[in-house]
Amino acid sequence: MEVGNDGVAVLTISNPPVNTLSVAILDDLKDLLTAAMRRVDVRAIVLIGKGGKFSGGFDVNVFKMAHKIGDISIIPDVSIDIFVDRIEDAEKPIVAAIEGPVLGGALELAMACHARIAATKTQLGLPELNLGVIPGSGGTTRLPRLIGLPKALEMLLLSRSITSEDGRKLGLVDAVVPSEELLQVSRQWAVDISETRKPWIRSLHRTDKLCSLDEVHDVLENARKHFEQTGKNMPQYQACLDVIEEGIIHGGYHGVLKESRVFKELVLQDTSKGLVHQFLSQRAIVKVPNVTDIGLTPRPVKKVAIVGGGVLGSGIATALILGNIYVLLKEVDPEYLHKAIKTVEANLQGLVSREKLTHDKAEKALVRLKGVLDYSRFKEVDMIIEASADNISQKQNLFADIEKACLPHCILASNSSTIDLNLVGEKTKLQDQIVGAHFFSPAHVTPLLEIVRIEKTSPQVILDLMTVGKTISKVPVIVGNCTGFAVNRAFFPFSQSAHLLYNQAPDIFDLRGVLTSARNEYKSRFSRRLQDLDGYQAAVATTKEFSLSFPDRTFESPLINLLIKNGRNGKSNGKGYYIYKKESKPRPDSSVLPIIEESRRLTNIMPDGKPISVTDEEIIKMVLFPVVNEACRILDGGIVIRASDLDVASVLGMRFPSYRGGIVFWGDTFGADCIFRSMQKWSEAYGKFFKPSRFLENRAQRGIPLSAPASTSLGRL
Ligand SMILES: C[C@H](O)CC(=O)SCCNC(=O)CCNC(=O)[C@H](O)C(C)(C)COP(=O)(O)OP(=O)(O)OC[C@H]1O[C@@H](n2cnc3c(N)ncnc32)[C@H](O)[C@@H]1OP(=O)(O)O
Repeated sequence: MEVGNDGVAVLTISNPPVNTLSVAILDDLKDLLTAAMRRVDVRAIVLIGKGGKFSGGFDVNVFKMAHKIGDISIIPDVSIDIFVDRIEDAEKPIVAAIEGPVLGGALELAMACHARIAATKTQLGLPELNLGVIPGSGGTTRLPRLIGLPKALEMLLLSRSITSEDGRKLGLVDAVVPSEELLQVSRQWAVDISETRKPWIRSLHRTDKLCSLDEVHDVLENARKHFEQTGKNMPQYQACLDVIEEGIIHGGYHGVLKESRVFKELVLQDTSKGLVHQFLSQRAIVKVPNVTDIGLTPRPVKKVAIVGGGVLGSGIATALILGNIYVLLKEVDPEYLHKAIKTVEANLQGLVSREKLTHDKAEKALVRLKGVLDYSRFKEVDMIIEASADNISQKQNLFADIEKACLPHCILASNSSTIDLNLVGEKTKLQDQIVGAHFFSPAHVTPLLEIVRIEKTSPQVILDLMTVGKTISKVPVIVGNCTGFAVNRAFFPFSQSAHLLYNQAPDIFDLRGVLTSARNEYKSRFSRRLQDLDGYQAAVATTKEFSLSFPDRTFESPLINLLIKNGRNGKSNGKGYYIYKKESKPRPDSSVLPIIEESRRLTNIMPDGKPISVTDEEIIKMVLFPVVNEACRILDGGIVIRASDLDVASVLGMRFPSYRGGIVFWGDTFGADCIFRSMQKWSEAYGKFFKPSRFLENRAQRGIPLSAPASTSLGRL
């Protein structure tokens, strides 16, 4: 705290890197506010954050700690004690001078002040619902009072931030000023309030922006209905709406009291545990030993060549040009090239029509794309991404060719999704330049980028690719080299066990119902619909790779080949498990049943020739515990640096629900012992596919979580 000659005490929040409101910071804030109120030479107060950042909100690590010890009391109770009693109801005016991130508890702190002065481009938001909780310090009550209910709902329920400029228009901030004037204008504003030249506003007492109670009711009901679907399994959405209603119907103070109570209840729920784990894991993932901690600087990657303009290649090209990177898209003939460029255009158009991109930005991005038919311009590029079909010899020859066409500094990346990268680069000289850049379809939308490192890949190349990933809004996860890498490998048993069940479950429609709800619950991309979308050829190719590498645990169902033989190629020809017709929803196709029967006859795996008896819950476990089992092998082999990296990868690459924390985190909610015993039981009843891995068995025997680090799991990376 510094007190100036103008009688303004400036309290600076300093807790790098983003000035989070830790327990210590909040204790200090309380003490300093009390001191400032007592001092006769202080007539007004300004709150500011050090280094151009007001604050990223409450310290999420405290949530993590509360989850670990199961004790909510470690989360400071500041909503009334500090935000109402010491700030809003203070006897001296308090102005928030805000800049940079002003998120969660930080925006709540600012809203409790009597005015908010913001620097340009300040980021204002209440993203608590993303963490499975609701704002806990007045956010649900003050925000609707400051900007009106509809806009407040948008910010709260969609965790959508706004800029200071929008905040000014909406009434969330009182003035927007250049950064260098922020402190001075805020001081003056505080003095002006103390001398009644500016209004002294307690936002909790305002009602002028609130609509009529009938309108409030309608707006909240609509939101409730909407989030019954989209917010399933996430109690924070309905809870947030209930608390907002309390604050409007029964008054601000009641709202704040209820909010604080509900916030605490939500913190200890599984949803919050999963989402907080994801938040922290996504931040940890960018720390790569021997890459990000050895003083390297990323080299600029301005132009990239992509070899292969299929769905993936075109998606990667779209992502790159949107990230301001120039692209040479190479195809084998004019017809394929034309098709590839049209796919990029369609990708951009899709983003425009979903209002994710402006028309202007789409046009500008397209200027950065150039189609080519040979390697003559490959000397211009800093990186090449090979995105051809998963065929080993084709990829080997391609790598040998492109190596000759580019400059020595050029990064040679392969988008191989299953094939061992050592094999891909076998005929290539620049071994340290070889790296895997595994994007997930649709590559311009799916946020994960697996960076596959072979033994010789240089740390510089890893860092460069990580930086490219960040530039194009991907989350890069570093993985070791093996068939399927981390994500596809972990999830390949999902479709395998689904096929095992198709071949021995009593009623395919019941089973499909359960698997559909499992898909909705666990949103795995290996759903039957998605197999339809990717086309069965891809499924056949990847199963072949997996069966070669992991013959002990591959179940080769004849079903896919039978489907292809019967003229069902998935969405590409309008017929798979589902029927696809233009402009109507895909619908299940009962004429697929005889084909499934034929498959059952061929596999003949029903014990004693009778369908097996499994409950719905067991079906879900039977498709997902094998995934956890494979995740254990990945951890055992050191394919990922941390167990939490696999959690992030499963959520961002496979759409495993983030509120379940990720595949390993989810496994730990059952415990190693429970999963081990189930797998052992099924392996005895249904065969070696379910055999528990060594790692799982070991964790079960020792009673330690799957996610606990082990010295053995750091070997390969
Ligand atoms: C009661 C209240 O209502 C409850 C709350 O306030 S809950 C908290 C609400 N706040 C949030 O959700 C904001 C979360 N943070 C963010 O969105 C972003 O970190 C940010 C916009 C602030 C900064 O983004 P960016 O500059 O890209 O940096 P980023 O890598 O994300 O974070 C930098 C570091 O700050 C940490 N951090 C950021 N916000 C944090 C928070 N609220 N708590 C703890 N750590 C946080 C990150 O973990 C990371 O740590 P590291 O250096 O050890 O890896």
